[in-house]
Amino acid sequence: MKSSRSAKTLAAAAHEAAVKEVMTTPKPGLVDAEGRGCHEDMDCAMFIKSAEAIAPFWEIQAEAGLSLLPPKEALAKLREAGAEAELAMFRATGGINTHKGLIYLMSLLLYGAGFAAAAGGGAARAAEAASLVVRGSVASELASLASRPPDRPLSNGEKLFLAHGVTGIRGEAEGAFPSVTRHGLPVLRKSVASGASENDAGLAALLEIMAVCCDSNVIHRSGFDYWKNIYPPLVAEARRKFDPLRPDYRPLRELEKKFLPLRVSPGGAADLLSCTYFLYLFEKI
Ligand SMILES: CC(C)(COP(=O)(O)OP(=O)(O)OC[C@H]1O[C@@H](n2cnc3c(N)ncnc32)[C@H](O[C@H]2O[C@H](COP(=O)(O)OP(=O)(O)OP(=O)(O)O)[C@@H](O)[C@H]2O)[C@@H]1O)[C@@H](O)C(=O)NCCC(=O)NCCS
Ligand SMILES: Nc1ncnc2[nH]cnc12
Repeated sequence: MKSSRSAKTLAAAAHEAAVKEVMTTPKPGLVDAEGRGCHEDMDCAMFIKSAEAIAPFWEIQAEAGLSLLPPKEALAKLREAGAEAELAMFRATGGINTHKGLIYLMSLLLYGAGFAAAAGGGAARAAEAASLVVRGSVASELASLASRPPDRPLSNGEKLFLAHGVTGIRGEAEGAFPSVTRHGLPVLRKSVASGASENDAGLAALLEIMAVCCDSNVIHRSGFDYWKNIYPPLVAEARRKFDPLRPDYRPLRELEKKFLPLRVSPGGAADLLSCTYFLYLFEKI
């Protein structure tokens, strides 16, 4: 009997997760159904267009896992399809970076979900299998940064690693997505089970992720000291005040008002919310 967790169904779940993320509203500093947050160059329609442009590449990533390709052999295949997805994204957005981080994260998670579907297991198994693809390669990739030739400029995340040892998206993936499996996903599951709407459960999950993830977008936009000392108590206050079961969005709107002057955008947390939605859908397939 054909597994209901086929490459097609996994790819469809990845696309649905990316759309759910951008539609979750109101997200502080981020693009959503109401507005642009701290982004002058992106809006909801662009994110939807970008998600549709990268969707055709999800199936190949899932297939690599479903075929139980060993992690290190899978890396080259995932990288190739990921690079093509990135090109498709930039074509669709006119060169704006909407989902570069998500392409990396979701490619790994789709491999992991395919592997878990074939070998047996749920969200935790999928995240663990995903992390094995990049385990070890992150350290060597970051170690080579200091000797990077001048014609290949460092990215925001790479600069932050050299300056502060921040591992950002790479550390999250290599660590088996702890902000998702230990924080975002349990909050999403519990909130929905208690009767919250999926949108409001997603907002609660986002705040939980913002409180724990090492978001290189926040750091490169507002500075390491702000991210270390000012950002955490602001997020904690919104987390304390926002109840997905009795949704009053004022704490989220007040947080966005504090973010706007500094262009603070938790884009990394937004990507991890997409990953949270994906694993939530994966468990229900
Ligand atoms: C591994 C790569 C994806 C790393 O790429 P790169 O080094 O170029 O990027 P970084 O600067 O390291 O940031 C990566 C993006 O990842 C998101 N992110 C940040 N922190 C985290 C975290 N802790 N956990 C998860 N994800 C995180 C974030 O991406 C989102 O935000 C971007 C949009 O926001 P914006 O502020 O507009 O971003 P910019 O355009 O950079 O800023 P402005 O100029 O506008 O101010 C968007 O990308 C969202 O997705 C970070 O930006 C990559 O190098 C890689 O290896 N790719 C290979 C191809 C591939 O994907 N292969 C498949 C898997 S092997
Ligand atoms: N909704 C969003 N707004 C801004 N940056 C993002 N990166 C991923 N999702 C995003």
